[in-house]
Amino acid sequence: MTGDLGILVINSGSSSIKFTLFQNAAVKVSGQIQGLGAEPRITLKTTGQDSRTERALSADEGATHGAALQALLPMLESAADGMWIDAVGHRVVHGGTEFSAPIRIDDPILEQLQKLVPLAPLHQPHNLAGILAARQAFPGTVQVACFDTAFHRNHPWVNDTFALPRALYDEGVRRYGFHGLSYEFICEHLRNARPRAHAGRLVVAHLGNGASMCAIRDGQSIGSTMGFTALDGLPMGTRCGQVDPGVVLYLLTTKGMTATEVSDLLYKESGLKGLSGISQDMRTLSESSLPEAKQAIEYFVFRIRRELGAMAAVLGGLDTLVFTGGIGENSAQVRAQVCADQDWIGLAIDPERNAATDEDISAEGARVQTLVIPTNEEEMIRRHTADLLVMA
Ligand SMILES: Nc1ncnc2c1ncn2[C@@H]1O[C@H](COP(=O)(O)OP(=O)(O)O)[C@@H](O)[C@H]1O
Ligand SMILES: CC(=O)OP(=O)(O)O
Ligand SMILES: [Mg+2]
Repeated sequence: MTGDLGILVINSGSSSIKFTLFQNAAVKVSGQIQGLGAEPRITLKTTGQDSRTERALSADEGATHGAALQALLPMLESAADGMWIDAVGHRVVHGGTEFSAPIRIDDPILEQLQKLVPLAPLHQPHNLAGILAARQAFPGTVQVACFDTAFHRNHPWVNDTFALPRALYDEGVRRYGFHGLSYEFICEHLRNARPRAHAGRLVVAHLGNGASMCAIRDGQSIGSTMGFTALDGLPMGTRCGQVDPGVVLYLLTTKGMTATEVSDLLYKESGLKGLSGISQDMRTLSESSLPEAKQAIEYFVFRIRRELGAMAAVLGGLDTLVFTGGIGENSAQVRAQVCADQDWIGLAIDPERNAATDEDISAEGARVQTLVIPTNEEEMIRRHTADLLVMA
């Protein structure tokens, strides 16, 4: 029943908008608008056709997410000739304490989501801009929000809190965790394809431009490296990952930086970009021979290894490690560095399987199974949106 639906999924990020049009649960049209704010460009592909359509946007068309979506519409309409849209499903990064499941969007909900903008400044404004643009483009069509935080809402209290005065917890200063749609997709894949891995002690490393890791048991989040915001944990393309909060105080007081300057530094100028001084892009860093590029990758790998050990301790051991996200799926080099000399926990990968990016890259006889599974946040949003439509 959920198959007979036309669903447009919009994943609206800081500098890009990814979109997928599903008909009867199959991808029919997909693409992205990249380079928003710089050199905006739409790429669109229709399933079954070899060619892709590409178009550069003018500065005006690419000035905002809303304008870019308006520019996409005619292209989408001509590619989707004869197709239909019952609902638009959106990725919304922060759902706060309020939203622990996908929800149909109306004005009061939009208002509540707006209040969470300071908790996800790199994502939430763009997620909401995508919703507003879709409402304008498809008036009367059901809009659904699917949250990155929802997967973690039932994680244990010790992982939900900081050691701050309790009143702050009560007002929502908690460890939310993100990338939940990706973790959920991986769990569903494992439940169907590898039920033993799904039931065991599992760590998923979602390594993309944003990066986090999640300890999972029976499809439930036990703990995530990300916290109140999507800044904590692993270093990312431009985000710092874990830092001593004393550093923030130093920047504010001794250096006299404003809150906006500190925010920009932590969200936009740190991570791989800040450490290397070269690029936020792992591919560029991997191809560089400069020592700063090497060190940035070294630090990225070091933090992943530390978190892996910590998560194994929390889970009481490790049965399965999954790599996913742009870096996890594509960088054999990072996977090899993370998995080097991990005999202590029974983790070892096969160099040839790793180089070939097999789904199972474990070495023969390794006690821990190491997998590479492409994530699919858009498909997860489609499933949630379809479920909500059918329940309505
Ligand atoms: N072949 C590759 N080798 C190394 N890194 C790669 C490769 N392909 C993609 N990446 C990296 O993946 C990251 C983007 O991940 P992705 O999950 O697509 O990001 P986003 O969070 O924006 O969806 C970039 O750092 C990019 O360099
Ligand atoms: C939450 C987050 O970091 O998302 P992304 O990977 O899209 O930046
Ligand atoms: Mg991502």
